[in-house]
Amino acid sequence: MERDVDGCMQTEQSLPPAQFDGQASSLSCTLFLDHVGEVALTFNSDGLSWKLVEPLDNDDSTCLGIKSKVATEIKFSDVYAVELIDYGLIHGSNISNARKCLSCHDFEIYRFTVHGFQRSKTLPSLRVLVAYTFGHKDLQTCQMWVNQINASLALEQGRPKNLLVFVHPRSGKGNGCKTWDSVASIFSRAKVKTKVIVTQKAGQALMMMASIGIKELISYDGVIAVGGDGFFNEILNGFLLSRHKAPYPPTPSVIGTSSQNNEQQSPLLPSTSYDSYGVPNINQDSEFSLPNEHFRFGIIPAGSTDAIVMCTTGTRDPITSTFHIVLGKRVCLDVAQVVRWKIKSTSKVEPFVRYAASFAGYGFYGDVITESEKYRWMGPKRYDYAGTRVFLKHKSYQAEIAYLEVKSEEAKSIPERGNLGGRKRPFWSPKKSEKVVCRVNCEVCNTTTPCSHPGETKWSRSKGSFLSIGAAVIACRNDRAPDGLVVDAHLSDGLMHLILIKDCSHALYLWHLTQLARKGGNPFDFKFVEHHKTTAFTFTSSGNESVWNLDGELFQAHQLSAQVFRGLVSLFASGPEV
Ligand SMILES: Nc1ncnc2c1ncn2[C@@H]1O[C@H](COP(=O)(O)OP(=O)(O)OP(=O)(O)O)[C@@H](O)[C@H]1O
Repeated sequence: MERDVDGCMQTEQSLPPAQFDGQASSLSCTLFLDHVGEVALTFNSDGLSWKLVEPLDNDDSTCLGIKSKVATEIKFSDVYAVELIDYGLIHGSNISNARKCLSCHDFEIYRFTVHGFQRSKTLPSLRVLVAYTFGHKDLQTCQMWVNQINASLALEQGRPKNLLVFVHPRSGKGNGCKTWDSVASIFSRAKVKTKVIVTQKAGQALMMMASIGIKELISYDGVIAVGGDGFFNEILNGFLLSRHKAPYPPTPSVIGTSSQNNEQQSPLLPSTSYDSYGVPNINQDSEFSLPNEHFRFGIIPAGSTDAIVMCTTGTRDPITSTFHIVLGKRVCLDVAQVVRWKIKSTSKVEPFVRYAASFAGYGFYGDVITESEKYRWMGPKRYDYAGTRVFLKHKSYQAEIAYLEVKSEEAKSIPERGNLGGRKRPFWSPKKSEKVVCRVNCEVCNTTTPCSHPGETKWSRSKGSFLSIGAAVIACRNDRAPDGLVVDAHLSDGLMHLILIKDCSHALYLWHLTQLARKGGNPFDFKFVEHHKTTAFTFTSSGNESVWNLDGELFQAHQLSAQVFRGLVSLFASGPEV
């Protein structure tokens, strides 16, 4: 190793960029780091590291009397761009306890900036932007660093190069375009091409996704929704409706009538075949295979609820979502296929398919969404207003549900909330069962089978008067329910959580809702609440008209069936760091 005239220590410098990756290869050079001072910058196989040429008295810097660690490295996996910038100012050190103040003054020099993300100090899932500007008197040296860093970034796997972006301008508080503008420069700096479509009306993104040709579709690495859950649902449906070829779930009439046994063995299902784990078999479209590892969906949150973003990135932040997209993260997501058989009791049977990525709800949930649509002008507050109005009405609905019961190892060892295996339960119990929450590298999602007892599936039934019926595909965390509707629901375990709220007093229902709204609450520990893990269910209303809520969108259905497809789509995300 020898020092060259410009202060660079080089080894194997003659290696071309692509080979500049071995443990033996390293490049070290003295540069000026903006606002820090003179540093020895080292190029390592996995990133850059630097240390002050004149070390500090201790590892901390002090700014306005507040101590903070001085950054000393960035991994290539967190870098999204490097840019050579013009000859210009490098600011002197603002580290107050630097031993000497050789580099305390501003001066002009050639510069390059390394752009990346770092974990926020306050929230583990949150990412913030960082930019390190280094300076050197020699332009060639700066250019060499830029080339080497670019060569390493090119080796990073799975990063998108071309994306289709849909922006909903009126989403949430009407900030869809502003939200996109706040992150668009990150995409261009990262050299990710984007085709941006700002929607003009509801349904436009669905139509465009449904009609896009295979050639154009495969030219994209994914599609991004800048909006809320409803907007993402629209894009997802446009994508799946024409490409996902799977038999329908069984109709309520196939499962049988209420006069049959309450717990019967699974009948022969003419429409869907299920494997021995209770998972529906998929008949794939040969043009675009599903699940597709490469093609991913991204959501940049701008909606009123943003539950899908909360559950997949752990926060509700456009920069964090952009981090997951430009760095090419990937997580699988279960999707529920909902087939409506009849709109009203008097309608003829006409199957109509919709997909839901987070939640399908009836009764209270359907009424809240119907009511809230009247107050869309209120923005996100409409849900609180509509929720209060619907709660005060305290309506219940006669309906019949049949569900495919799935027993899992976990379900056997841990009593379910609302399902204590025949044991007598107080009407409310403060004890909370241990639950496995879905997080980054989730073991439950990464296991190959959704349940441990193949063949142990049976159809069970529940008939009566319900305040609400909910099927959660994921935890559905949101501002109103910080733990989600189901704290231990997973992104891709192949299961839905069916939550049946039987008719009860107004006070008890309020108690249940209060538990949902509380972090660490026990919303299922009530006699009137049933919680079942399932892969498929059917529903028939006893009334004439009934409204469901699919991912926050209205869906009128008198009779429907639903089944979940494990990991049907991939998302630019890695799961919450909770
Ligand atoms: N340009 C548009 N004008 C009106 N509605 C639109 C437009 N583009 C899309 N939509 C529809 O608006 C509905 C709501 O959108 P979105 O989900 O983004 O907002 P939100 O309801 O405020 O948020 P959330 O679903 O998170 O509660 C979706 O069904 C979407 O299809």
